[in-house]
Amino acid sequence: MTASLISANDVAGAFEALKAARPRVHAVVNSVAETFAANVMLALGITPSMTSNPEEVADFATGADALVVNLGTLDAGRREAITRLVDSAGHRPWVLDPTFVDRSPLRCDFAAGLIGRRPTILRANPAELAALGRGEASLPALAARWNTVLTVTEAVDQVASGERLDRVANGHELMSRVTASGCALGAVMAAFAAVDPDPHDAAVAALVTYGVAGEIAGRAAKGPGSFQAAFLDALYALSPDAVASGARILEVQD
Ligand SMILES: Nc1ncnc2c1ncn2[C@@H]1O[C@H](COP(=O)(O)OP(=O)(O)O)[C@@H](O)[C@H]1O
Ligand SMILES: Cc1ncsc1CCOP(=O)(O)O
Ligand SMILES: [Mg+2]
Repeated sequence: MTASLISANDVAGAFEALKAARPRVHAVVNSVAETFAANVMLALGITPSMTSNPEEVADFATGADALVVNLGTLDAGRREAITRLVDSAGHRPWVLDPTFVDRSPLRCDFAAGLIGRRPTILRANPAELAALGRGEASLPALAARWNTVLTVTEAVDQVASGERLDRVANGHELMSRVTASGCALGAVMAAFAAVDPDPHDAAVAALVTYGVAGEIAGRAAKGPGSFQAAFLDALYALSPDAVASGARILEVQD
């Protein structure tokens, strides 16, 4: 395993590229997260589309730069929409968020099938990863098995792919007290993957950007309600300098 190949300045560069490109992201996400994820994207200058109509998602994919699928409220329509969206991904990066696979074997099996379709980035929390990993706890081993950029989020986030393993310490504990923080992060990762040809770097840049905004919001907030508003404001006002100076990418030992 090598040390981090991405610097705070690289992350700020990716952030500038994101702001300049204003990518389009089509997201089939759970019904809880749709509004928050769209607002997070808009705050960053990303153009969101959120329809989950199976008959339309292929056309929306064609007009998008990146895609995200989230299993949080996996009704029959979303299941079909997700399948068709992934069928239509082509060269576009796509992010899989296997929300709550730890709660439902049916959902876990569906997610396993999607992992077989090789998501560009797989973002999960530790409980979801444990369910998907079926006993394998090593992040690099799972990233290699699934041939993806594997991201696990909690207080300190981890990104594994190939020979690389990065840890990102940015973030604020109030992020875990606002629903859909993880789902919206998946959409931000997709947007970074649209502008950065290296999906590992894109995942790290998304985590740093999101986490730095979370820290700024956390300093202003009184609790989850004001945090949500302050977080959108912080994403909107974020500068490349703030990203570069706030980045906390930890060195990983071999
Ligand atoms: N205790 C914490 N301290 C700092 N950041 C956190 C904490 N918990 C979650 N986050 C951040 O919140 C974001 C969403 O992650 P997480 O809450 O793990 O996802 P999910 O909602 O899918 O469980 C990530 O950017 C993560 O770094
Ligand atoms: C509460 C809830 N129930 C189904 S999806 C969902 C949102 C989960 O969002 P996140 O994984 O980002 O916390
Ligand atoms: Mg989640």
